[in-house]
Amino acid sequence: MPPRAVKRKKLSEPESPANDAAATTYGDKHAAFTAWSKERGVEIRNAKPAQLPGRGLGLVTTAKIKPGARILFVPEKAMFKPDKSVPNASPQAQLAISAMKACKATDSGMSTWAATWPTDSDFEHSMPMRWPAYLRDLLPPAVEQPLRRQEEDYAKDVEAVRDLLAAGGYSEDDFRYYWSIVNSRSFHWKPPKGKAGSMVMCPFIDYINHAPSGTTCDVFQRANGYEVVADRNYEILATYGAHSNDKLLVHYGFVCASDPKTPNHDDDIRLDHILLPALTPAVRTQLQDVGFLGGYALLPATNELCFKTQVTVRAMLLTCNEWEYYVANGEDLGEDHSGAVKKFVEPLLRRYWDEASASFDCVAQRRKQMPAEAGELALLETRWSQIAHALQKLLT
Ligand SMILES: C[S@@+](CC[C@H](N)C(=O)[O-])C[C@H]1O[C@@H](n2cnc3c(N)ncnc32)[C@H](O)[C@@H]1O
Repeated sequence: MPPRAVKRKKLSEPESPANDAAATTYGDKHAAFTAWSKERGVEIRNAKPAQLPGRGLGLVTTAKIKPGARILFVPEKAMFKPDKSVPNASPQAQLAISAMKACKATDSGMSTWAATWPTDSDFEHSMPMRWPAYLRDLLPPAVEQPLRRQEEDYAKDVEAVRDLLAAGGYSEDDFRYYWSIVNSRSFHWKPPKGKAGSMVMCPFIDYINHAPSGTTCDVFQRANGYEVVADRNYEILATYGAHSNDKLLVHYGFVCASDPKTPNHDDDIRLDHILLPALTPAVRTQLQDVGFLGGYALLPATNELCFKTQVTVRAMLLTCNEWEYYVANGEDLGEDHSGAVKKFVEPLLRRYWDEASASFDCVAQRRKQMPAEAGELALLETRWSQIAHALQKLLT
């Protein structure tokens, strides 16, 4: 039976420190923020925020937009920048502290913007770092490393700001909320003329949801601000980077759905936990020397093993000469060894497929039993299903 001791609230209950300030209705608060943004110089053309199933808020077009048309422009003067009052803290912690102070100060005007942000409860349900152990145990193995790094970064950030929080009467929960806001809605801004860059927040652009590289509109950093430009007629999406779904889950609390019509070239299915134990110590040393130890993946968009995996399995199978030729040229010397590579990885992939199918079944079962965790379990179900499908496709 899944543990039931921790009672968790449903998604989207309005209860964050920031959103308590929003006494307005849904439409009003977005209309108020749109007007607030325009007053600060943000240009908004034929776009508006909308509630989108499974994505929270997003930006949609209100008219046909021609390719090349400017949709948004956020000038530098409208950006929210850190006040750098904690010199030893990371850029993310500095921006989080500055946003927290500004949002808590009644006269800053930031509450109009903050009213449009997700709630702390949204983060509690979507971000694996906030999940209890019994849900984290269901995550794919590849999530472990980025999640651990994220937690280490957060722990360092809390330590760096601890005195400041105490002095200002802020709680660690307050800080964690704004740290999560900054984590999921900040940009890197590099001012022109060689001035130092910083992490900033950009009003209105932060409504835009992510989609894989090559499937979105373009975001340009201009000398005087950020510009969003259409490259076709569509719902407005930008890419947050060429991230795998494991990374998106850890850092943003969502995974991109699979769409056979537009394969996601950013995604990969990590294979380290099955491949590394199958390598001999000598091969591990050989790979370490050339920087090929770890980081193995199946690429679901092209249904192939990545180059690192090809190199690594060949290190187990080929002579030194043949292997070095493959590393240098990306093709086999003489005989094609792809069949032998496939034979080597097949039992490993089968074992991972068994694990993925069992995890999928377990998550699907729990989803029926644990309605309060429906959001988290739906994320896990999607990811395990993608892993199982990708493995199955390569195996058949
Ligand atoms: C910059 S915000 C975008 C606006 C956000 N949807 C909102 O409701 O305020 C980034 C967050 O949006 C959500 N998100 C972005 N792209 C998504 C996608 N393709 N699918 C599901 N959620 C997405 C994630 O929660 C992510 O952390």
